[in-house]
Amino acid sequence: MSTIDATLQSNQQKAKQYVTKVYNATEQRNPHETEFLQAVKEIVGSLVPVIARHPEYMNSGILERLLEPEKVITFRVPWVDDQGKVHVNRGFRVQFNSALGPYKGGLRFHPTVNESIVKFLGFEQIFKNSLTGQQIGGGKGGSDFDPKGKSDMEIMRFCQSFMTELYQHIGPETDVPAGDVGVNAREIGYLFGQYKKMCGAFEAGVLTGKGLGYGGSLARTEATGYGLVYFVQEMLKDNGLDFKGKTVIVSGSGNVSIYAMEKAAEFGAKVVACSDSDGYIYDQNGINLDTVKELKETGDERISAYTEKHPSAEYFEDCTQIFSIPCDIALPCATQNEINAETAQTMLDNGVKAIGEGANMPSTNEAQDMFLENHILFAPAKAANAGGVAVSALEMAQNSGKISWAFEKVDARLQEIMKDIYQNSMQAASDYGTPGNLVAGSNIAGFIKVADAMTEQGII
Ligand SMILES: NC(=O)C1=CN([C@@H]2O[C@H](COP(=O)(O)OP(=O)(O)OC[C@H]3O[C@@H](n4cnc5c(N)ncnc54)[C@H](O)[C@@H]3O)[C@@H](O)[C@H]2O)C=CC1
Ligand SMILES: O=C(O)CCC(=O)C(=O)O
Repeated sequence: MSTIDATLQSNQQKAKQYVTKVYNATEQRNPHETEFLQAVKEIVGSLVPVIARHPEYMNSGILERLLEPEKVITFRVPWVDDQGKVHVNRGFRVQFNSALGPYKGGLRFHPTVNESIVKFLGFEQIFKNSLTGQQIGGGKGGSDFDPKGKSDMEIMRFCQSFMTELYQHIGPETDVPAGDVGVNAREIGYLFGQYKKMCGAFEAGVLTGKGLGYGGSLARTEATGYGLVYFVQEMLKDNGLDFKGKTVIVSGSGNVSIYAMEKAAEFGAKVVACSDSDGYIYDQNGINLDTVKELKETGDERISAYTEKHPSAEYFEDCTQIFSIPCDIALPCATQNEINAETAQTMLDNGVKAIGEGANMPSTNEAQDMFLENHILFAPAKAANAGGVAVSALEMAQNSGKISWAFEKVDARLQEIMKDIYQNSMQAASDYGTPGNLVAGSNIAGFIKVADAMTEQGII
């Protein structure tokens, strides 16, 4: 073995030991944070070749610092329902990393929200935001409040109570929340109104995903779903394929799913199934998106109601089974860990060709490994769903210039950003010895920018 080879091997071993040591310490420190540990394991596992080539990251404790949020805020959110009954929920904001800019990331209102969920989302957000090429750090927040079945006034009172505490921790140059599951334009409106009241100032750039009349950006609503399809289109094109004539399945029926279905259909695909947390619908004629929008965007209805308008469609209880339908392209856009090893095996047996993750961490690490081992085209969440936050950053730019861009301008920028993320992730994968592996490539490309900025800013 040459001296160079021996040095490389020794660096690789040291890097592996370092990553394992840091992961074990994280596990010990956060033993019950299953989702956070899952996200950490996936990311740090792919950083070994980077650390081996850049031992300076090890020496300056980059990973140790990156894995500990800069600040975690937990607070009580009391509110009164329409019957006068008092409820108390828990609010969170994890300000994970500000090396690249103000903390940026959505708020999730869902009964499953806890510190582990918010930390996994905030951690992933650091790398995703870095990949967009914009000046945004990583953060995430939310509450275990369940908006399902609540009246408009209850939602408003909850949002006001939530912001009454949160306002002092955020700001256009500090931390800029947006929507996520259970938080869409209506909730952002109530949150913004309360922020304005608490601060006594109209600071449009404090939240993104706002209504168009008071500082929102055209195309933000569509951005995550459209961006996902733009990214997958790049991946397909690189492999001599495209959406045209393909059978597509999209889980969920919320913001991301709806606009992923819209763009996939526009690109000539036939989307045959979507779901909500109760069950899924299968329409062999292709999902009628106007009906889904009517049920989910305008109304507050269950996806099962789709079959009332389209009797030829079928409804099945158990949303997890949506991926048992054979398809060419699967776009999981509902929630974390919706695809486990068993589901992945079914998809492989059914001949799936490509997967694009619209939701955050929809595949377990085991499922992800199975897709990679079987050479399925796989677009991981932090790259493929970055279009939403990218357009949020464009919304911040418009707010700071007090201008509004045309839909076409934002959409064109979104397409460029998604192409760049694809190219940069492919390049990083190839530079670090895993050509074609977008999981490793996006982790590495996202990491290097953050690690370099942290290094230049000193040990803080
Ligand atoms: N809204 C955004 O801009 C972004 C969202 N994401 C991620 O995309 C995913 C979906 O978010 P949104 O569409 O914004 O939320 P949303 O609140 O608009 O919709 C969520 C949808 O998923 C359904 N759902 C929940 N649990 C489910 C389950 N177990 N199986 C099937 N359906 C289920 C709900 O019924 C609802 O239709 C989340 O993982 C979120 O973190 C990622 C990037 C940006
Ligand atoms: O637009 C944003 O700031 C948040 C988007 C988000 O939460 C996500 O990318 O998961």
